[in-house]
Amino acid sequence: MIVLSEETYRGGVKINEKRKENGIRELDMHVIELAHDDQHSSEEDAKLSSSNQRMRLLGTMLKPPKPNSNIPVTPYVIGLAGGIASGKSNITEKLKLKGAAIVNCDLIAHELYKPGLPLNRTLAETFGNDIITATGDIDRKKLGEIVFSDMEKLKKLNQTVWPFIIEEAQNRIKVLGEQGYKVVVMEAAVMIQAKWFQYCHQLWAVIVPPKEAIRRLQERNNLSEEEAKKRVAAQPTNYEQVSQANVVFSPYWSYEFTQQQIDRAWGELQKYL
Ligand SMILES: CC(C)(COP(=O)(O)OP(=O)(O)OC[C@H]1O[C@@H](n2cnc3c(N)ncnc32)[C@H](O)[C@@H]1O)[C@@H](O)C(=O)NCCC(=O)NCCS
Ligand SMILES: Nc1ncnc2c1ncn2[C@@H]1O[C@H](COP(=O)(O)OP(=O)(O)OP(=O)(O)O)[C@@H](O)[C@H]1O
Repeated sequence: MIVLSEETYRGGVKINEKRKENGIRELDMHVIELAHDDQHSSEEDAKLSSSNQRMRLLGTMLKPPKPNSNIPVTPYVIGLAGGIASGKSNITEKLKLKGAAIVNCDLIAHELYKPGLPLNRTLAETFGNDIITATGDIDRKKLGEIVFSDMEKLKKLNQTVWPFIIEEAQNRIKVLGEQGYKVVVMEAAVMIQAKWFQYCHQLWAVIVPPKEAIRRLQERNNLSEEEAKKRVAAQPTNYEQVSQANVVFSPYWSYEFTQQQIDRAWGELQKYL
């Protein structure tokens, strides 16, 4: 006898077809109905499934935070990590509506690259004057092509730029605290690699399957599949992100479902403020 679920029934039929072809006796098939999940949402499977259980953990406290003596008690700093095109910006926008202040480390880097600032000169000396545009700005598209094609060059860029970014981020967090913000979200794609979570009270991570990140990146940045793959490969894996995080979001489904994850996380956060 072979025991099957409704979903594997067709596989059972195929097995019996092969057995018949090979002159072996067909197996009796016993089919078990799928247990129905009465509470499933429109995003989830109608059957009782481990995927549904995992989806319900999104936005919940997976790992309670430990006190962090590296930073002041206030403001409460949340590090928002997540790979390229995972949906961090959309999540920070939603957290802003909840009352959080945002420090965006991508934008800090862009500001530190402006003409006349020390990093502008240092990067031109390191990567060549070709990365400087007619207006004196850093041509980030060109620099991106260089560093995402050569891990050694990316490492060099990171070593040069990261100390400036984190110093500026911490200054901004301090000022926002003085302005009365209770919660500051520090959004940084490189949070895990740079270990900037040591400057946060909690780490929240945003993940989508790598294939989806590649698709979104091609669409949003008009990149070839090969270029998008290189950029996704330069990110920590989802496993690395999840194993470090206190809370995990996945903006893989509808914007409403992402909102539900944020509502849950924001609700639980109130206990720690
Ligand atoms: C490589 C650069 C020139 C590309 O500029 P561009 O304007 O095209 O992209 P932008 O800065 O908006 O970043 C977009 C995304 O690229 C990914 N990314 C950026 N820097 C890195 C990096 N060092 N390692 C891995 N991924 C990165 C992130 O997912 C980021 O959100 C620029 O990202 C850069 O200078 N990076 C080094 C500084 C850095 O680490 N910045 C990120 C701080 S969070
Ligand atoms: N819940 C969602 N459902 C569908 N698409 C989404 C969702 N959230 C974000 N996206 C799409 O994914 C793309 C990437 O989102 P976003 O720009 O917020 O990512 P990011 O993590 O901030 O990217 P980067 O690290 O490159 O700055 C966007 O083009 C957006 O349209």
